[in-house]
Amino acid sequence: MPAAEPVFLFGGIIMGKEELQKAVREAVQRVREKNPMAPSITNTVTINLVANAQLAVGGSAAMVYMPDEGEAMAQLGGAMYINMGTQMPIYAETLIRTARALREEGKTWVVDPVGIGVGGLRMSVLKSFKEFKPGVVRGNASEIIALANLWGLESGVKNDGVRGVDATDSVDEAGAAAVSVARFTGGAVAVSGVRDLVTDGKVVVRCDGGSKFLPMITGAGCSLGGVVAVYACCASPFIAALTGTLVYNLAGERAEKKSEGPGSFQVHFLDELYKASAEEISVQSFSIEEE
Ligand SMILES: Nc1ncnc2c1ncn2[C@@H]1O[C@H](COP(=O)(O)OP(=O)(O)OP(=O)(O)O)[C@@H](O)[C@H]1O
Ligand SMILES: Cc1ncsc1CCO
Ligand SMILES: [Mg+2]
Repeated sequence: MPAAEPVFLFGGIIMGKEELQKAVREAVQRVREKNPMAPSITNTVTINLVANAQLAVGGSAAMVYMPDEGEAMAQLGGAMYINMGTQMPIYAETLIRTARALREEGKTWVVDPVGIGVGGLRMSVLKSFKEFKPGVVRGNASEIIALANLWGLESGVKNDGVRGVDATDSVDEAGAAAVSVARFTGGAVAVSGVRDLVTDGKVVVRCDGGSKFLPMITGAGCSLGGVVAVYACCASPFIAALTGTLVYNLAGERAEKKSEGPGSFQVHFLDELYKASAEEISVQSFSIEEE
């Protein structure tokens, strides 16, 4: 007998894989219909790829740096993206004021805690984000573990030392941290790697695909965060995190087949983000595990 399809409670409704796929299709379609704006405060290394990926999936981008502009965008945008990659003195004010405004507006926001562990400003800002509860935390395994540790949540791993921007832990090692962060925020966590993990703290979804070239272009993870923010304009944090992860895995697989290396891959990858249909994204490989 085939194993029964896992079902779980999502927002009070019992959902199985087919319902999740339907929600993913709707998120993709709504974004392409509405062209929602997901503003960003993001790092200076990968800002262009973030904006281009947001546009490729059907969203609209606006990048700001100043405190009053962050607050204005918190009001104007559907959902917002904060990426911690390159810190500057003004961010001490911009990031906190923006996160507070997002919380007050009841807007979903996505944070990528890039480079957690490096520097006093980054650490103090990330620590205060605990109060403002981001709807989605997106990062690589090491960043998710370090954030859970910084916020004093159960992670099962001690890794609060200084690290760079690349992961040194596996996605599996970050599973407990991801679940405890999602339970704390009441939102979702997406951990990227060879096999991605997306959780709302109740269920864990594992997503396959992608490309060996994705970790060879800087900003694959950063731009995924921006794309998740675009979907969060039209879907719940969990569906947005899942939809972004699925489209990245699909576009990565397809782009690799046409590429000779990371340079041509990046060009094909943006094309494949643009070309992927709602149906194709929803049937990209994923499996559901109950927590
Ligand atoms: N070895 C791999 N094989 C297939 N896909 C991968 C691999 N590593 C990462 N990915 C995919 O690449 C994307 C970005 O994940 P990654 O873990 O590289 O982010 P990151 O380290 O935060 O990147 P960056 O900080 O450079 O933006 C995700 O969609 C993930 O699924
Ligand atoms: C390389 C790098 N340094 C700071 S942010 C960033 C982009 C990848 O996270
Ligand atoms: Mg990253």
